[in-house]
Amino acid sequence: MTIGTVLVGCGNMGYAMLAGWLKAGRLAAAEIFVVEPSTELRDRAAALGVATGASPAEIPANAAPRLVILAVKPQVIREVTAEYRRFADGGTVFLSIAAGTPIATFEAVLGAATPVVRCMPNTPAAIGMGMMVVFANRQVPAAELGFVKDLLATSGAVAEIADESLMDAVTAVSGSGPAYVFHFIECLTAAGEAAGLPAETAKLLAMQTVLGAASLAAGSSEEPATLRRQVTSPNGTTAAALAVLMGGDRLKNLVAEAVEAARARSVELGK
Ligand SMILES: NC(=O)C1=CN([C@@H]2O[C@H](COP(=O)(O)OP(=O)(O)OC[C@H]3O[C@@H](n4cnc5c(N)ncnc54)[C@H](O)[C@@H]3O)[C@@H](O)[C@H]2O)C=CC1
Ligand SMILES: O=C(O)[C@@H]1CCC=N1
Repeated sequence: MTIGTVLVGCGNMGYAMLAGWLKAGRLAAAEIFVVEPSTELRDRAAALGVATGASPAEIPANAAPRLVILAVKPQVIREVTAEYRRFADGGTVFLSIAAGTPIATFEAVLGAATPVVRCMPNTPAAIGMGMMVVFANRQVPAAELGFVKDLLATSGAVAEIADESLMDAVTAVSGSGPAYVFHFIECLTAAGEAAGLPAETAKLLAMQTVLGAASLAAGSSEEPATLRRQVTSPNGTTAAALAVLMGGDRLKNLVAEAVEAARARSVELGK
């Protein structure tokens, strides 16, 4: 077996990306080695047809992967990265998805000449609908960056940022963002139930409304504000609801506060 990709950590995000790549046929399962200490999560990955191991010691000694993907928690990423130093001199690109952790951390552990790409994905990557934002150090050859971006493109939209410090803001908007939307669905469902709808109906209405509105906005040349106005009849029901959400910039301020909390936490995780 020739190992082209090593995935380190196959939890929520690592698995979402792996599942998306295999589903899209972008990577061959036979070329992937997953390192995951949890037996349960290792079995889940193995069910996709990839080779797995509990530690890097189980990676075949002659392996020279093109890509090592680091998908462990920021709190342990430094120690975990050090276990993959043996690949750092062979042109392997290291791709980290850890929140907060700057490229300088990887350069310090692996050597300044190591090609490193940071990516901030999100979990809709599992169905090819992710938002994948990348920043690469200068050591990544153009062809390798192209390879990484093509791979990420099978997981969703890809954007590149020119200033690494913006990664904290990216994390706060699109990395954590799906959780905000899921919570909105929870809230809309609960409000529907409180208004008398059966639980399943409330959930269906909330879910389909978010899906439909997001799809309409994504496919439209109109601004979201224009689409909002098209729903809002003068003195009608939407106007009544929006007076609650928009009065005093209530929701705007709340979302801004939440995004700033996430951004500040991302900065903290990088220290
Ligand atoms: N969950 C999300 O929506 C997103 C997560 N991220 C980033 O992805 C990374 C992983 O996050 P999650 O998947 O949510 O966490 P998680 O806890 O679900 O996954 C981390 C996995 O790493 C494994 N692990 C721990 N030590 C290891 C080692 N020495 N070698 C190999 N694997 C090891 C754990 O068993 C676990 O399965 C984090 O750095 C996070 O900042 C980035 C964007 C979105
Ligand atoms: O909550 C976290 O720290 C990670 C990073 C972005 C989404 N999940």
